[in-house]
Amino acid sequence: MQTRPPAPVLTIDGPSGSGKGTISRLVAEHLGWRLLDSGALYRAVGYAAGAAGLDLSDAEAVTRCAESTRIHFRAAPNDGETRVIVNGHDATDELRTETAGAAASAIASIPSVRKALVDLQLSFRKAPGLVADGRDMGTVIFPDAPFKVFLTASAAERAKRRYKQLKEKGLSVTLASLQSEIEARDTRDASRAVAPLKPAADALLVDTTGMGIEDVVAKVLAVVKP
Ligand SMILES: Nc1ncnc2c1ncn2[C@@H]1O[C@H](COP(=O)(O)OP(=O)(O)OP(=O)(O)O)[C@@H](O)[C@H]1O
Ligand SMILES: Nc1ccn([C@H]2C[C@H](O)[C@@H](COP(=O)(O)O)O2)c(=O)n1
Repeated sequence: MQTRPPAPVLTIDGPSGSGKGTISRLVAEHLGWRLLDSGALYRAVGYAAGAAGLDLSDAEAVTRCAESTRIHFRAAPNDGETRVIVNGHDATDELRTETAGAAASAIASIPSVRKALVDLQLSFRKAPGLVADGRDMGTVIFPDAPFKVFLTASAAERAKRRYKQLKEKGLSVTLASLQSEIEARDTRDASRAVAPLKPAADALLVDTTGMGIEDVVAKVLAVVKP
């Protein structure tokens, strides 16, 4: 019996604030493909672990939490931000903070937590295709992906973007603290032993510093449809 080829995957990896989430969503919309925001999974586990009062360095407890946390994505009306439902609670706004990002980064360095999330990430790979956003999409989760991109931008540029993003949500943040939080998270994500943040050898590197969103989208789309 002829087996169907696996659905195509475009992986978009990169550090915090490089624009992965925004670019992935716009490219997935353009292609009509599914979208995996793998960072949201780690943020959801970090959030659930915090809500349960767990010590985020307690690998066993946090792994059990990763195995039992129920995470659902729900399209928002009028094309708004996809809602992330964690154990039945819409946690979307809490998950977008740098505090949630730091918690996610902390638990993401635990190998058994990463293992607990692999099957869920692989399950997103369905026809007609998948755009997968994260840190290790092109290196670990979808190494056979035919299309791979690694987005970067200077830490200052990424802090500026995150500052504008969070201010628009009405959060009180300072540019200086955001930049140091982003740099600390980058260091942890890139220096951990398991699935470190790094471009896949066959990924197209795109430095988005000074590039508009539309230009980045066009460059990434050209990888899939030259
Ligand atoms: N090329 C760009 N120029 C200016 N702003 C951008 C660009 N790309 C993304 N942004 C904006 O920067 C902010 C952060 O982008 P986004 O959340 O997509 O980054 P990210 O890499 O997914 O971050 P994280 O990994 O922390 O979730 C958003 O408000 C987004 O609209
Ligand atoms: N594939 C992934 C995605 C995310 N993480 C960790 C490391 C990040 O700092 C944190 C939050 O991710 P974001 O929402 O900012 O993309 O989660 C990871 O280790 N692997």
